[in-house]
Amino acid sequence: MAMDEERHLRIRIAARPPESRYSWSSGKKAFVNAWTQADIFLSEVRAKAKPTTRPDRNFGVLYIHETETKRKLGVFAGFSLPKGHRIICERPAFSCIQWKGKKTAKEEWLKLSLQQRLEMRVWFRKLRTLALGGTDTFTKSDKKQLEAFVSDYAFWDPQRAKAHIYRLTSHINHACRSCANAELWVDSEDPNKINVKLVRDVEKDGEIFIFYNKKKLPFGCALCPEGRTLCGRIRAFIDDFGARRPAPRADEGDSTSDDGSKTASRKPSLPDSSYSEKTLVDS
Ligand SMILES: C[S@@+](CC[C@H](N)C(=O)[O-])C[C@H]1O[C@@H](n2cnc3c(N)ncnc32)[C@H](O)[C@@H]1O
Repeated sequence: MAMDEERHLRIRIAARPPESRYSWSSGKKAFVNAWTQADIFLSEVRAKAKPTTRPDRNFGVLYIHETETKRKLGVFAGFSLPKGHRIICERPAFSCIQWKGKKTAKEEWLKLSLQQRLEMRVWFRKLRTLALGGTDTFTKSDKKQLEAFVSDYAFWDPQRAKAHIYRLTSHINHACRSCANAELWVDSEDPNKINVKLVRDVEKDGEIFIFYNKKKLPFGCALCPEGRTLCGRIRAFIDDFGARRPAPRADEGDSTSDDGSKTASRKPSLPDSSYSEKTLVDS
């Protein structure tokens, strides 16, 4: 059985995710346009370049898209997929050491070819403003930005020696252990190659979630109130409390009871609850 052959090693997200200073204020449309233009340019560059060794990551089945929530981008299923399906198998797009005493993100970034740096900027929104050029144009603030990006998007290898950024896996958002619909592992023989498998059925256009397995996260589960941080639970309680108070408005989904009186339909307390219904199909 594949499961027996492959030793499951838990991967910890290397990340304490600080919010980026950079926000993509011009919206989804601008993002999509920038993406398209850059992809056209990159496909021309790629056509001239040698083939890379990276196996592909299943962009035929998954896609990266706006979640329309605080989570920003996420990974979605392009088709209905069954539990047990391996959805990703990919090698790192970028690797570096990121310990308190030793951080090699800048060195590794400057070792990349111009084409690779360009690709990274296209794939990862948080790198869009990072300097492309050599050492002379790579400022202290670029270094800080790159290191913050690594903290936010990288996964440790099992020995915790290096932090790895994966083009697709690094875009997957967090849900608590019981809500996550996918899990990660690496093969002991090929520890840099990351695999992601579904642990629940996922509907077409459902978002993929993994459990980040990290003690201190500044956000909670995307799908349930139990997995939220204390702060998130307080906010959810206030939202819920607020949702009960306003007088019902006739044009806002009010329902009329048998005696003709109006009752406000209760707003969901979680802003993202539509995702939980859409993505988590009970297996
Ligand atoms: C590894 S990245 C995931 C991709 C990211 N959403 C993006 O837009 O590129 C981790 C970041 O996603 C966001 N994130 C992930 N899971 C989240 C959750 N359950 N709730 C809120 N934000 C989340 C946080 O900002 C976190 O720093």
